Amino acid sequence: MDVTPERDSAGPAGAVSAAAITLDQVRKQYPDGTVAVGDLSLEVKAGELVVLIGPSGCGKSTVLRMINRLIEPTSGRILLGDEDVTRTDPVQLRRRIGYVIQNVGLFPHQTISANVGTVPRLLGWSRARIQTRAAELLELVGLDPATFGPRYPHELSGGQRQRVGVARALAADPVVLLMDEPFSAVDPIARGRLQEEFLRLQAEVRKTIVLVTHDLDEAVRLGDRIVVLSQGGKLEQYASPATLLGEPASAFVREFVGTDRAIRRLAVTPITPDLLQPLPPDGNVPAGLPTVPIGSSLYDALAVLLTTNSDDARVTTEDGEPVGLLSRHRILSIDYPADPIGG
Ligand SMILES: Nc1ncnc2c1ncn2[C@@H]1O[C@H](COP(=O)(O)OP(=O)(O)OP(=O)(O)O)[C@@H](O)[C@H]1O
Repeated sequence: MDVTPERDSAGPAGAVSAAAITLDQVRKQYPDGTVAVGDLSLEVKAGELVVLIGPSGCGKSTVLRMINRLIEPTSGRILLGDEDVTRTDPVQLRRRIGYVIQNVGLFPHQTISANVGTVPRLLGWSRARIQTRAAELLELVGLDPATFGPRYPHELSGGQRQRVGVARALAADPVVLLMDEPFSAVDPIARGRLQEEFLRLQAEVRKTIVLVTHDLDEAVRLGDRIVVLSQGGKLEQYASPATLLGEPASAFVREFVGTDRAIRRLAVTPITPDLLQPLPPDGNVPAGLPTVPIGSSLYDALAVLLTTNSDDARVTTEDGEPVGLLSRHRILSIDYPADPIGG
């Protein structure tokens, strides 16, 4: 296999690899003339989590499904590392690309362990190796293998099934993970928890992930970078969450990210030392101030100030050493770079 592997021996499941994805002028046009994706070029780095977002019908799922060849592009090239996927056997390809969809699609008459072991079984792994791997993966997604392994899908909650879907997609150590609205079928509370766990999991396995969502909060929370598409799979912007919210590249993006983007922006801006006032020289910090660690977001700091009805918070290092004071006024008067679209 000719991909650019990135090894991370710290991964819990042994060798972990990830491959970069390159879309080069990729187009999908249907016989009726509909252009689902028009000449799209973008690169996803190995180990990066990129989120595709845009209005309904703009071609997000089509992009994802062209990467694993469930849909054939009309023209253009898609590379995995330096391997052209359009010249790779689709079945072989899909065994190396994990795919997670909204309702998971677990096999109802197979146990959870057997479901997780689907691809390893197709790859001809031994029974013992499959069992060990399934247990390891269930552990990784926060499900006790002894409890959940022998159960059937209908004996799990929606959120638990979703985790099994992720475990199954990771089972054969794929180089890429494609996720199409993976968390949208679960309720908002379970969803927040799944997103958090998913970030922790990604920090461990460092896969190259392309995730489709229609939820901007989810995109901002999960994405290293976000791709905004408009109708016809047109690339409107490809940027980090902070840049997308702070410097929308077009009127379309500006409208898409909405008027509450200042609040969203606080959520992706960390507290930095330049925002702090020094502590009183005698070290006497007024009693009763709320505390926030320096790595927190300004959104978290503002939330703490509002819930404790305080004007200032004590900012500390991760070890609890005070480093300065952050005022509510300072957070609300942050001077973001001029908005290029005006307003
Ligand atoms: N067989 C087909 N013939 C013509 N047009 C098609 C065909 N299949 C899909 N399309 C069109 O391709 C476009 C892209 O569809 P796609 O499913 O990728 O959108 P999406 O952004 O994932 O949408 P959603 O957010 O609603 O899931 C849509 O406008 C759809 O109507």
